[in-house]
Amino acid sequence: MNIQYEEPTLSSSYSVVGSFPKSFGYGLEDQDLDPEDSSPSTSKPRILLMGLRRSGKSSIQKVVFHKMSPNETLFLESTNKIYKDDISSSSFVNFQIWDFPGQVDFFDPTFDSEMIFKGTGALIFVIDAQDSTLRTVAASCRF
Ligand SMILES: Nc1nc2c(ncn2[C@@H]2O[C@H](COP(=O)(O)OP(=O)(O)OP(=O)(O)O)[C@@H](O)[C@H]2O)c(=O)[nH]1
Repeated sequence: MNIQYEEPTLSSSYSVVGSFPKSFGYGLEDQDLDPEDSSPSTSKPRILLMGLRRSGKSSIQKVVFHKMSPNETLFLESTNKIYKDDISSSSFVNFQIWDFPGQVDFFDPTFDSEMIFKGTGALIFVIDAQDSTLRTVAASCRF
């Protein structure tokens, strides 16, 4: 019997949790490598923004660090790969914010947890307080 395996298309992978293409930027990219030495230039302090889709990660990043008006965040597109932003307004303020796509699959073979979490100074997990599903879960956790 001839069994054929069909590669999932990009569009279908968006709808399935746990199936993300490599283009999400889970691994080390060329621009992360400093030509002067072989260690990643991303060794500056790093803050990770994680959380469910549409929880407000990119809005926080744009409003806090790019002076975007909160109203304008209504028109932000969904993040489809890790967005790395250098914040360096002075020698004292010099770090990176990594804005993750809404649903990260930590078990994806291309997810380089060593590279992502090593050297991370803080992880901010954003929760939408208006998410009714989360409210139900929180309520059921009360004793
Ligand atoms: N009501 C309300 N809406 C918000 C708030 N913050 C963000 N939003 C809206 O929520 C939507 C999603 O915001 P994003 O910042 O794109 O969310 P995200 O977590 O980056 O989403 P993904 O990129 O899909 O993971 C946008 O339409 C925002 O305008 C908030 O504090 N209150």
